[in-house]
Amino acid sequence: MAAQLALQDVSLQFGGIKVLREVSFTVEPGSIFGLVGPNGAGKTSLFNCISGHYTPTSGTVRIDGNEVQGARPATLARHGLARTFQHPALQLHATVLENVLLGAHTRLPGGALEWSVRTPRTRRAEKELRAEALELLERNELGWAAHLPADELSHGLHKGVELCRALLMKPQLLLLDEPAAGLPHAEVEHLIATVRRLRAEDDITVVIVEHHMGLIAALTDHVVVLDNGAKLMEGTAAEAQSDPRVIEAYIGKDGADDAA
Ligand SMILES: Nc1ncnc2c1ncn2[C@@H]1O[C@H](COP(=O)(O)OP(=O)(O)OP(=O)(O)O)[C@@H](O)[C@H]1O
Repeated sequence: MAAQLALQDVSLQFGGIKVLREVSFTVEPGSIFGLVGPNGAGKTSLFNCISGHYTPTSGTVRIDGNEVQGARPATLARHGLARTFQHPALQLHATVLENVLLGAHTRLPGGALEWSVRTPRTRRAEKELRAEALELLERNELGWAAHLPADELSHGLHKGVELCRALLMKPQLLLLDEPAAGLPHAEVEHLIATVRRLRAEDDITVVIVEHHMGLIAALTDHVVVLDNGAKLMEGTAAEAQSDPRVIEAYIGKDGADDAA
């Protein structure tokens, strides 16, 4: 079986700045995989290369064995990829349900014309997707907020709405960018349970960028540590936490931040 996700020598450069340097790793189907490293290491840039928001300068990205580097996010959705962002980009004046339904655009049958005249097929699809979106909100304890404008919800709940939007795409591979950032402890525990359920019940492979090492240790089977755009090491979260190279990368960065 092909790896769910395989990166080979992925590099990214903006002008003269090397943001990623020949990063390679594979993510096995059904695993929960962590991508960690100090601020500015290149984690979000790497996510952007996988999700089609950036095109790598060189190297290959494969999903389920198919080369996809440079493909657009909508094409990648058809390969089973969905993602969340460090800062959820919701339509704040639309309702929570409408925001979740935005995740369904890749699953809609027919073209623009068929939707503009609202055929029986599009009406049926719309009804089914609304029901699915409401069920996802219920499962994520957000059913009560479905008809509220998104701007009435807290930052933590925005992250939950964004997760539901990604799940409505029915992904096999889900990228979560700092899902715990800004969440209080109780919500982090809830997030850990949610991600475990995604794997156990929905068979979704999850890749997480996160600074919260408690979450990484609790959830992941395997981590890659990035530093200065390059892979520093890979192994279990426990191996990463005790690796002198990783400790030095974090302390060096914190020391520089403290001095700034
Ligand atoms: N579009 C861009 N143009 C120029 N430089 C960029 C661009 N995107 C990212 N970078 C640079 O790439 C480097 C890595 O940034 P990135 O956000 O990927 O790091 P990160 O590991 O996700 O950091 P953090 O943990 O703080 O979110 C930074 O130096 C950043 O300034």
